[in-house]
Amino acid sequence: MSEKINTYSLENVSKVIDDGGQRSILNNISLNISEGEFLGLRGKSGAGKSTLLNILGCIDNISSGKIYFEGKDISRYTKKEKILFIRKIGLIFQHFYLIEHFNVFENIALPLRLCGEKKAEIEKKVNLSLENVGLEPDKLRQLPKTLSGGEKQRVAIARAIVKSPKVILADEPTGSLDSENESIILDLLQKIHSDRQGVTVILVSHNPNVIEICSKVIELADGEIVQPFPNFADGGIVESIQK
Ligand SMILES: Nc1ncnc2c1ncn2[C@@H]1O[C@H](COP(=O)(O)OP(=O)(O)OP(=O)(O)O)[C@@H](O)[C@H]1O
Repeated sequence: MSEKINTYSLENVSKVIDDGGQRSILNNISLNISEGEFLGLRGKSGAGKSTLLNILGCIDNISSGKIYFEGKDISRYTKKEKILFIRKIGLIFQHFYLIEHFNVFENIALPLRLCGEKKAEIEKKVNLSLENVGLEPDKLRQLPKTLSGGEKQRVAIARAIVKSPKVILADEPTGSLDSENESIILDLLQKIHSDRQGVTVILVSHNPNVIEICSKVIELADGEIVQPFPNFADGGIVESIQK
């Protein structure tokens, strides 16, 4: 039987920044993230959650250690491999990061256009993504400034899933929303995870209500993984919360 390859495998990942002096913001992080996992990263403000998520998305780089994606060391990627990797990742942020002068259709279509997809294919996928996040087609020609916060985040999620990514990285996806929209977005993330077989979701939040939807949780404190519960899986690194 062939051994299952982890989506991510981190070995002693550290990040040091220079903000007037050398400061370690991630310290010897080692963990495995399996395909299809719904992983939460929690911890207080400044714990290093966003830094770790950005590293997983190749938005930020590491000072030392190794990161393997589907078994391959990402520091050894060729330019072409890096582009292919980026296509497998869908990003969702607290502040949506929609392009304000693009309408909803253009925002969702952007990742596909960057991949050089054909017009008819783009049209089909954008419509499907919009439907998947529960927005009506009449929203497609609207600019982001005419949408509510919850609708903006749904558009951002539609943009994140339009390429059928293998990994979704969500950084405080409900951090700018009221409790009603928070619950809509959390339901949506759960639905995306259960409908899309094999998709790995990694969600960062300091909010316990948000983290509750994850099936595994890692807590970070001062750039290190802390182990808040007595029973550990994965060599003592990853805490599994049985729901
Ligand atoms: N580029 C940078 N330059 C200077 N300091 C940075 C940089 N990136 C992160 N930091 C610092 O690293 C630490 C971890 O930041 P990070 O944003 O990862 O934490 P976090 O757990 O996501 O916090 P929050 O919940 O407030 O977003 C903080 O002290 C932050 O100020």
